Amino acid sequence: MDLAPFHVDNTDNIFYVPDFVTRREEELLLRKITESPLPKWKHLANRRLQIWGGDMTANRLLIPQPMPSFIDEYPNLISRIRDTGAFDSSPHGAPNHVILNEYLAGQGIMPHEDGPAYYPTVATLSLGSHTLFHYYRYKPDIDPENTDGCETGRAIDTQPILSVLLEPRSLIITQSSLYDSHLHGIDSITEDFFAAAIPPVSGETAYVPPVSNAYLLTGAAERDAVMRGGVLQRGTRYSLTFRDVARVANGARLLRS
Ligand SMILES: O=C(O)CCC(=O)C(=O)O
Ligand SMILES: [Fe+2]
Repeated sequence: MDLAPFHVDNTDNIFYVPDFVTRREEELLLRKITESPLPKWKHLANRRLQIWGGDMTANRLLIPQPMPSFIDEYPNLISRIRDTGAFDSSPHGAPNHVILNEYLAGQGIMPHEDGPAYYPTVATLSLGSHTLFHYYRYKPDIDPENTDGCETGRAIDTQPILSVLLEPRSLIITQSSLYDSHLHGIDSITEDFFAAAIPPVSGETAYVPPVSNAYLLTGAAERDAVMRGGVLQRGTRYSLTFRDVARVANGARLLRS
């Protein structure tokens, strides 16, 4: 698959592929996900998630487990993502780990980095609802003499450097510097306002970031809202985040030890 037509302008390595899966495939995946037995879910304060492909030890070693059959078999998401070429240079040439996130309308994820356990590429499939996804940068160190700027304490610029609208069924691929030296997050809100539709706030104007992938959108409602100014109501969204964990435990050795 040639990713070039899906390159997001003014980024070094972000690709947005609308309609990566069909509506039928989306329905099948949503059915499989929502039929999952409750114990498979891990409950966090502001969303729940499932981890497929195995758990990771504290020292970033993947203890592999088989993927659910609907990931490995039809609709063959792993091989379809491998065919994009995004993982050609990764340790295993394909993703071996998936985190499935569920966000109800109004739920999001704080700006964060995915960390060094993974090869610096993530491919994210969105299902069920759109969302608005932001990339942030760290504030430049103002005082180079200041030595208490430990990794976790670094200040984040609250204004995103890039925002993309993720339509249901789309795949977004994030690589290089936006993966390994920036943060990403999703606001915990129920609706997204675009340009002309900003509700008047007395005395102040809400900041609405430009949507960098506007010209790649295919959904009529999404294109309309983003291009002309409008509002999109969020529904329940599932994100499947595909990554390649570099270090994988050798099963035979684990059994022996
Ligand atoms: O839901 C998303 O698109 C992002 C999820 C995410 O950043 C993560 O799982 O690390
Ligand atoms: Fe993340």
